Amino acid sequence: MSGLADFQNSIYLQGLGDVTPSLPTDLTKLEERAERALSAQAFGYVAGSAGSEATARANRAAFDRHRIVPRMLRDVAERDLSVNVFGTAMPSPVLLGPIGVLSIMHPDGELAVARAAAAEGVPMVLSTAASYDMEAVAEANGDGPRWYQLYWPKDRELAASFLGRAKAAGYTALVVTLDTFTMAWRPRDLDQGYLPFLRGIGVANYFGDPVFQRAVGGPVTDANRETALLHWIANFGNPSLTWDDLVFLRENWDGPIALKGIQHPDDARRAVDAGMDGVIVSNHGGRQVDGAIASLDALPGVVEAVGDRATVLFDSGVRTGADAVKALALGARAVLLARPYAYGLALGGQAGVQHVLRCFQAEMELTMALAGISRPEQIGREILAGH
Ligand SMILES: Cc1cc2nc3c(=O)[nH]c(=O)nc-3n(C[C@H](O)[C@H](O)[C@H](O)COP(=O)(O)O)c2cc1C
Ligand SMILES: O=C(O)C(=O)c1ccccc1
Repeated sequence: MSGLADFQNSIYLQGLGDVTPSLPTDLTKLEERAERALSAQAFGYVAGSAGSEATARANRAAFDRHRIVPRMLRDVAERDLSVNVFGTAMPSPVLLGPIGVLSIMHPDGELAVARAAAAEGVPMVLSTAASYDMEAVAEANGDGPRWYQLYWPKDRELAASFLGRAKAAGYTALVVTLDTFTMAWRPRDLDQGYLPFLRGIGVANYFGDPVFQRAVGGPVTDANRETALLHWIANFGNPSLTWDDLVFLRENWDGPIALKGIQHPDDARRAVDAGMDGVIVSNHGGRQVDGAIASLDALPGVVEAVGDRATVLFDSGVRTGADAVKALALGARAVLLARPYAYGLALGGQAGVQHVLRCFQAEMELTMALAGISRPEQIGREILAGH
């Protein structure tokens, strides 16, 4: 046994002493709990998606359409969910996806997430838009595995500075998010007039950067705060990037690189042709293009286009261990868990994130075992009904 499912036994044993989990073990229930605990603005920012939120709903509906077929008598006594992606060993095919501005969920924000991830041995992908800078998060993460997510700023020198800092702080793989060079139309935030960055949240990596500081006339103080925010807005994303620009990434990062936000098989092919090590099939949790294809529905086409030339990871709509099994069945190598751990953070800080990781991985292991699978490599489309 891998031990991931031991969490299940520990919950029942605690129950003998009338102790029950303080957070729901059905991770789909976390959102409504978080809504009660958070301000309307913070909750709206995290739970909200683009437009009418049709894509966010489609992400979930796609998981519901796929069904796992249980299998019997397959000796699944010895289970091992561990995988290695980009040289990073992980206890199961799950990573904590990049989420910016986590201090709106909990004062310790990404620091608490980094501690939880390290305690569970699960890799975290740190956002450029984090509320704490990447050096502080690396320190909180200690020996834990960590990757860095780049929001590719217009200023090349700033981009290079971010990559150099990330490398120096021990982030081993690079995730470059392409789908959010500009914020989409997000009615929940518009209706509340709420954008965390304009309130100085999620800009730590920028304001602390030497290249950024040079551009705004020195360290950010009350005197140049407005200049700094305007510079942030002007530099956050670059809508004029093209495939030719990927050369820059290779020149400035000598580790593995995955492009996040890929939905079209042709884009996946171009990523591989450009020498990228992987793609992350993601529609940003429905936060960017309302009316877009469900990310899970985009997955098989990308997997087919990429073949064994690169690694395909997946996110958008993953809520339970069973969801992870479905994404793996459709060809993902691992999944990125996102909103559920943000809600765990809001509800319980570091312990809340660990609760989410333990529930998620235990459920993944039990679901796999009951479907006759003892290792992630054995999962294929055939475990799904009507494959
Ligand atoms: C509040 C919030 C902030 C996010 N910030 C980032 C970010 O900084 N960088 C990034 O690549 N993706 C970011 N994402 C997208 C997630 O990495 C992921 O793609 C998405 O949340 C998946 O959808 P799901 O959480 O509904 O499963 C963010 C998502 C949320 C909800
Ligand atoms: O909110 C988001 O979805 C997000 O990824 C983001 C983070 C920082 C700046 C802009 C968008």
